[in-house]
Formats: sequence, C-alpha cells, structure tokens
Amino acid sequence: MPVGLLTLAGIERAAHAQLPPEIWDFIEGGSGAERTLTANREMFGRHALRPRTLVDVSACDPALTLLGAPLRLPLGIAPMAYHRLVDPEGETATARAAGRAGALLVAGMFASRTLEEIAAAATGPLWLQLYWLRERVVLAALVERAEAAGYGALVLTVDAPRIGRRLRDLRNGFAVPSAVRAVNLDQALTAASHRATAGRSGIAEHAREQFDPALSWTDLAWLRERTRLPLVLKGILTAEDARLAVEHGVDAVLVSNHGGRQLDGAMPALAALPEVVDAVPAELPVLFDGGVRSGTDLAIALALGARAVLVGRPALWGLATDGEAGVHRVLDLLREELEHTMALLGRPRLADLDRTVLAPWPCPAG
Ligand SMILES: Cc1cc2nc3c(=O)[nH]c(=O)nc-3n(C[C@H](O)[C@H](O)[C@H](O)COP(=O)(O)O)c2cc1C
Ligand SMILES: CCCCC(=O)C(=O)O
Repeated sequence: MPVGLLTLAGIERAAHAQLPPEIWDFIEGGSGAERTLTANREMFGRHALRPRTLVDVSACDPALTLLGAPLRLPLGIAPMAYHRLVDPEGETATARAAGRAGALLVAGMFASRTLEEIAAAATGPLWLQLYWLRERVVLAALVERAEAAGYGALVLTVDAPRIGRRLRDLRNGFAVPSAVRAVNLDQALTAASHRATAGRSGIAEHAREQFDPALSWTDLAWLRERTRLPLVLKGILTAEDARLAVEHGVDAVLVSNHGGRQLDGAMPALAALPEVVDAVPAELPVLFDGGVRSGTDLAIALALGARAVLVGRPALWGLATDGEAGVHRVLDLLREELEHTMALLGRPRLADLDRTVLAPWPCPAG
C-alpha cells in the first residue's frame, strides 16, 4: 500500500490527481466564498480529547443498531448524486464496499444506477435520499420502488429549495456528462443537468425547474401517508427546526449543511450539532455529516451526541481511486482509526463517548 494512503488525505490527493478538473470542482466545491465548507473542517480542530487511563480496552466495540439497521460501526456514506462521474460502475461498487465494511449507504435520488441495481449489490443497510420535486407523482413512484426494493428508510433533504451558488461550477459552466444519467428519473426531467452553458451550472438550472421551493412543514404529512418507512430529515441546523421535526413525527434528523454546498455562511455542521441534540428527545437519533475525515473527527461528533456519522466526499475519493476497494479502504481506515481512538481515550463502548470526552482546544496566543 502506498504510504500516502494511510489517511483519507492521501486518498484525496490521489483522487485529485486523476479526476478531470471540472469533475473535481463539482465534488470538492462549496457555495459562495466556501466559508462554511472551510469551517466544517476547522471546527474539529477546536476540540481536544480528554483520555482516561487504566480502563480495560482489550475489546473496543463500535457496533450499533440504527432505525432497525445493524451496523458494525456508527458510519455511513452520505447521499451523493452521480457516483458514475468518478467510476464506471458507480453506486453498485459503493454499495458492495459499504456492505463489506458494515457501514450504511444512503443512495441519492440522483444515483447513476437504478435503485434496484443498488439494492441487489448491497449486503448491508441501505436508505434512499429524496429531494422534493414539483411533480409529486414522481416522488410517490420512487417511494414505492424503494419499498419494493428493500430500502430501510427515506432521507428527505430539506436544505435545498434551490441549489447553492457554487462558483466553481458556474465558472466551469458545469454540466453532467451525457454518459452519466440520473437513471431513476425520466430523462426529460433531468435534461437541464446535461446542458452546458457558459456561466451557468446545469445542476442549478435543473433544480430550479424541478425542485419545489414551496415545500413546507405541513407537506410532510403527504409523504408520511405514502410510506411505512422511517423518515429522516437531512439538513437541520437549528434547535427550532429540530423541535418542529419532532412535532411532525420524523424518525431521525441529520445535522448537515450539505457539505458547505448550500447556504454559504451557514453554521459549521459540528457547531450546530449540540443545539440539535439538546432540542430532541434522547431516544431520537441525531445523525451528522460535514467535514469528517478521520476516526478522531468521528469520535468528536459522537461525543457531541451524534448517533452515527456520514461521510460524503471521502467515499467518492475512494471510488475514484480504486472502485469498490477504494471505498472500502476509506471506510475501513475510519473504522480502524475510530477503534484506535476509543482505545487510547479509554472509552471502549459507544455509550462512553459523551461530552466528558471533550475539552476546548487551547487557543494559541495572539
Ligand atoms: C458530489 C456531491 C454530491 C452530493 N449530492 C447530494 C444529493 O444528491 N443529495 C443530498 O442530500 N446531498 C448531497 N450531497 C451532500 C452530502 O450528502 C453531504 O451532506 C456532504 O457531502 C457531507 O459533507 P462531506 O462531503 O464534508 O463529508 C452531495 C455532496 C457531494 C460532495
Ligand atoms: C441536482 C443534484 C444535486 C446534487 C448535488 O450536487 C448536491 O446536492 O450537492
């Protein structure tokens, strides 16, 4: 194994070196000045760990059950559109890797393999992410297909009434290459994503046409009535919205700022986590994504109250560099690092990872 691949940062460099610049920019980029994107990472550096000693750590066990899904560790892959942008196989390779690692996969509504192909490749827990389309019949049909194919939960993304101003994509006039399609949707619905126009993002144009910006809390009942699957809201950053989510009967919330790709200047995801955790009943799972790049990061998010943590971009770095094996390497590195962190922290069980683990990182003078 090349020495650089001992960390996710090494895998990131390898992916950067081999992907076309406009694909790299689409994946890596955030919105606006990328303040939120940068801050997502920086927030982890504000926490120091408080290790306890003389604790038996001969068995560190990060296994858990999440909304009925058995996981070998509290880790999953965040929903991301178009995995075939970086690998000819795409989501089926990602699904096999997640299954082997005992991690969750949240497939995206804009997956480039069919929901059924992904389900057939998956050997572990699999959920489906949805954006709320103006055409509700399309949404209803996807929900039915997801149930029939054995998906275990629906994740409704609520931070995207429109797509953030992603300046890299605007500069590149980014369009999804015609060979890579959102195959679960009618081709007419996604045509705008493939239209390259100078100074515009195909994805933003497409979302402007198709996403319903009028969606509000009362509409959730429509989705609830159509499914027996647990419902997760993705993109919650405030205590106010967390309380509303509970009032509207959701089964879990996912604290996320969409990896800094939506509202630039939004709170770093890790900074939003405690207020959401404190606002919901203890039994409601709070999930987290945004900037997690190591087992230490995972442990910090868990200590702040996340039940499980998702990674976005790192899974695509792994997929770009080595297909299924690359994604598996990313997940396995995170597992190895988490177990290592739990051992050296003297916290061998997930339940031991609470706020007593954390102290503020001492600020450098000046
Ligand atoms: C290339 C890419 C595509 C994404 N597509 C979606 C999507 O289709 N639906 C969604 O809810 N979130 C999407 N996201 C956001 C991720 O689910 C997740 O919130 C974010 O990537 C987490 O941050 P991280 O990349 O720092 O781990 C996407 C992110 C990336 C990088
Ligand atoms: C219309 C698909 C948008 C996917 C994406 O880039 C994101 O959600 O960040």
